[in-house]
Amino acid sequence: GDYEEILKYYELHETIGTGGFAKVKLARHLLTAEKVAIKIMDKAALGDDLPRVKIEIDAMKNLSHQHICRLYQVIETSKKIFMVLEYCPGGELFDYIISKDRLSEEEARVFFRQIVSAIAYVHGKGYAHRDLKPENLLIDKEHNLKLIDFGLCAKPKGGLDYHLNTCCGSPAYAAPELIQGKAYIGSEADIWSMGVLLYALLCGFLPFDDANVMVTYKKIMLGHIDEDCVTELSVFHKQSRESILELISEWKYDHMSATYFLLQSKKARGKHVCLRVPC
Ligand SMILES: COc1cccc(Nc2ncc(-c3ccc(C(=O)NCC(=O)Nc4ccccc4)cc3)c(OCC3CCNCC3)n2)c1
Repeated sequence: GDYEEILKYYELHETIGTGGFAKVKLARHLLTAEKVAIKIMDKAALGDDLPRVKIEIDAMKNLSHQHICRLYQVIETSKKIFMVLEYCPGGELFDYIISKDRLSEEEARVFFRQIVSAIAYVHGKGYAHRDLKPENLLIDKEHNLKLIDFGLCAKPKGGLDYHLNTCCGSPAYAAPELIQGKAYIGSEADIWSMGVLLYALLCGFLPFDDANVMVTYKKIMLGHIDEDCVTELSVFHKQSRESILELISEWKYDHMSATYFLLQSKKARGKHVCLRVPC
């Protein structure tokens, strides 16, 4: 069977994660008694994604960094691919943030430096991660972070275009150009995701999030628009917030743009956000 060879070297235990085409089992290396994580992929289920797995395995062989999960062994049988990987006893950063509500600035700084270090290394090697989120950052036995790329999630059932669906879990970390389905620079999208990650570390919740995916997209696209300034402009011009938002988002550098920018700088200086009508 397919498990014959892996069972020569490892004792398989419970499943610690599933992600569409891949499942991850906790295992123990027989010779050293060390715990490992074994990612098991079914070649048939992978279908035309199989080449992506080969690319990932080659990438893993090329990535050796203190904050990236180590690949130890690859076993390929007729039906399966097994990746023997470093096991992180601390679990996901996601669960850790939830358990602590939010992290202190000290702890967030240490973790964020490790994430930046891992991503700088990955970019330096010419790769982009493209699915940065706390579920893909694990905590090792020294309480340091290890980056993983669990991203082999199932292709969207709805047949939606990949970009629109950003099928891998929540789009909350996706950069505006990525959710617009534009051609994007992977490394630049990663930088955006790191910004969202830093926010999540420090606040314990996400900057752009909603139960409705399309509302999340809207929030990401509006990210930098200041709500108070929009309110003031909509009252002043006696127009709906939506129409003011449209006008501002066109960035025409007309009088509307100027008024918006000047309101924003008034607010930034702690002054009351109002226009020359009785406040
Ligand atoms: C509940 O979770 C718990 C609870 C308690 C302990 C653990 N420990 C624990 N350790 C290790 C793993 C693991 C390591 C590597 C890979 C991998 O896919 N490497 C490939 C890889 O990293 N490519 C790559 C990296 C960088 C750049 C490019 C490519 C996959 C899994 C794990 O998984 C569980 C999943 C569950 C779903 N979310 C994601 C993690 N879990 C996990």
